[in-house]
Amino acid sequence: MKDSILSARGLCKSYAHNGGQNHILNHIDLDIYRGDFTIVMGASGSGKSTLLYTMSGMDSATAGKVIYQGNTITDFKEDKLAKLRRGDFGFVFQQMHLVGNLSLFENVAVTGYLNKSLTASEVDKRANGLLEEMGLSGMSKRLPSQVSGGEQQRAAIARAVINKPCLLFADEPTGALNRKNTVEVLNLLTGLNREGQSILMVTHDIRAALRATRLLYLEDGRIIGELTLPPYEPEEEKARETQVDVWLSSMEW
Ligand SMILES: Nc1ncnc2c1ncn2[C@@H]1O[C@H](COP(=O)(O)OP(=O)(O)OP(=O)(O)O)[C@@H](O)[C@H]1O
Repeated sequence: MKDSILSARGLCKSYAHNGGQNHILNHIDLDIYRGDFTIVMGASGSGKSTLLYTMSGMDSATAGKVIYQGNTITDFKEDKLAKLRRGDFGFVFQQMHLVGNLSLFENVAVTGYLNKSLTASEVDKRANGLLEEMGLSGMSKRLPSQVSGGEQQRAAIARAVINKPCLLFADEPTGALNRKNTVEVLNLLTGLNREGQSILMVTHDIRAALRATRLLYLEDGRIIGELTLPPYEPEEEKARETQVDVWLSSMEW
């Protein structure tokens, strides 16, 4: 029996538009399970990012609820939501949003200091360990402007997991990267998932989608399809690509 860590029930998001309402998320019922690498695909404008931000408490819902560990977080006030996002959730975006005048190490460690669940020396140790895991230990003293986009994204991933989040949210984390850096970032995310990190990612990149253990397809703010896959193995990528391609075609992607 899979362990649901985050649930949406009747989740709706609308925006006022030309005197009416533009319905972006339409009564979504969804469970995100512990240990899964869940990836949401769908056409541009189908509501993928809106789903991610509404489920992570970064954006409000128009109706329905989001439940995390038995708590209806859509009822939380902003200060409680901020604490949840800082401690329990991690975030990776297309743009890395690293602090420009802090070194890579400082960018990662500051997020740990702010959460206060580890001592400063524990944070430092974990930050150094993560930077090493991300292949960045030799450049941890450099500023973001002194490393490549792929290296910045790897530091952003280290920052996102410094507080051992229950769930890592990723919005098109490879969208701004070249092919080589994309593969490196996907390998890191796959590795984190293999170590037990639950991930919810949105993308329209099929190379990224191949890393999923669970693929969801969003159309007009509704989940219309789902595909479960075994953990990614590089030597099986061709067969996996064919399987995902067939599935995406059936979704008319
Ligand atoms: N603040 C906003 N106000 C009004 N409409 C918005 C707002 N944010 C998003 N939208 C609209 O909601 C729809 C879904 O946007 P969203 O970014 O979730 O789509 P997406 O599937 O992630 O798209 P993409 O793949 O292009 O990033 C779009 O039509 C977008 O224009």
